[in-house]
Amino acid sequence: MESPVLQPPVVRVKSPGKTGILIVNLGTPDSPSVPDVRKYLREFLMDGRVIDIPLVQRTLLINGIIAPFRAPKSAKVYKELWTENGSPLKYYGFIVEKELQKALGDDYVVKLAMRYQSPSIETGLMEFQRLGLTEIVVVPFFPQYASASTGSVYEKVMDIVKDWQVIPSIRFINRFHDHPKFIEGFVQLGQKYMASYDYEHFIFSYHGLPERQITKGDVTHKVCQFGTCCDSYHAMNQHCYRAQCFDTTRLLVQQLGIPEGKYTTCFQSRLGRTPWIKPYTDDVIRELGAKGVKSVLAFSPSFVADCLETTIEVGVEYKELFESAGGKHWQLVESLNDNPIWIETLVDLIKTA
Ligand SMILES: C=CC1=C(C)c2cc3[nH]c(cc4nc(cc5[nH]c(cc1n2)c(C)c5CCC(=O)O)C(CCC(=O)O)=C4C)c(C)c3C=C
Ligand SMILES: [Fe+2]
Ligand SMILES: [Fe+2]
Repeated sequence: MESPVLQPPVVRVKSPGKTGILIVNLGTPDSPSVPDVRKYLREFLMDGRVIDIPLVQRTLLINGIIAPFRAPKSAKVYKELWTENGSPLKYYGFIVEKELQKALGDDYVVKLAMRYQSPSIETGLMEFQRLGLTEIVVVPFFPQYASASTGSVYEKVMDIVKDWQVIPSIRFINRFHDHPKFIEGFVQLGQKYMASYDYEHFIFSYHGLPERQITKGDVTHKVCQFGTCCDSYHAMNQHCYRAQCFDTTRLLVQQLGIPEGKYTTCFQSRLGRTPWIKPYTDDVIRELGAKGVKSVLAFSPSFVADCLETTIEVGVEYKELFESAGGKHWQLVESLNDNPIWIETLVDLIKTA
């Protein structure tokens, strides 16, 4: 008699109860006062994934330059950014937390956390532990993967759970720059401005990174050479932040119908004297002014909420630079903030994670 073919039993043991969703943005000071901004910058910039130099040099830099000189300068700019609701990054974070909870329903518990300052990642994870949740999805609010942003959130989460008796099942969202709803969100915002003004040029300005962080992240050690290596996005450079940014622009201009030559991808917010990824946004603005370009619509698609880097740097400082270079009309496209399409993007990312 032929023996029956034994099939392994299909058993999928799901944790009882709800799934914890930890949404994580970068963080912001508790207030725009110099001591709070100093405390924030200290925690942020002491992160070895953000300023990736040896600990002794990093400590000297923070104590010798950042804390005494940068903090008072930054505090002035944070005062400009601050609204009656506080820092927009945190304000929109809490609205998204509430809206996402509503959209996901009772099978999920959504918590907002900040990588630096408050509410902390630790507080969010401890709440999941208290509720006995053993299925967690971590969603860093960074469309393009970088070690300094997404990577740092992963490291912090792992560092916290590593000593727990029961380490929960954790899924991480790695990146989502090409998610159709994320792209559609910025397309809709852009179209709103394009419907009422005929812009001569479009800028896609992303947060910058030191070039060495891109080189270190190149797993092949040969793809990212800062030539044309980021022009296409493929399996070999999928974690290259710069390639992901160029790919974001490619998807946006395709859907917005912006022709070749009428747009530029560039990188802002550089700090220090080491080379950062190019082209630099301020150089691009000066060149546009010199060419006689009079109107620009500026997107900031490495951020999902308005913050210092969008509202002030792109919305105010780059506007002034453009005008001093001869430009007449500069318009920032606001971020996704609490836009329903951003909530839909998150639901989709979480349900397919
Ligand atoms: C070495 C320095 C920095 C790296 C690397 C870096 C990467 C990086 N940052 C963001 C997102 C944000 N950064 C923001 C502010 C900010 N960033 C740096 C430095 C680096 N960032 C500084 C010093 C500051 C503080 C502001 C200042 O003093 O100029 C913000 C805004 C926060 C807010 O409160 O509004 C965001 C958001 C990403 C995504 C990233 C890597 C890709
Ligand atoms: Fe930054
Ligand atoms: Fe690259």
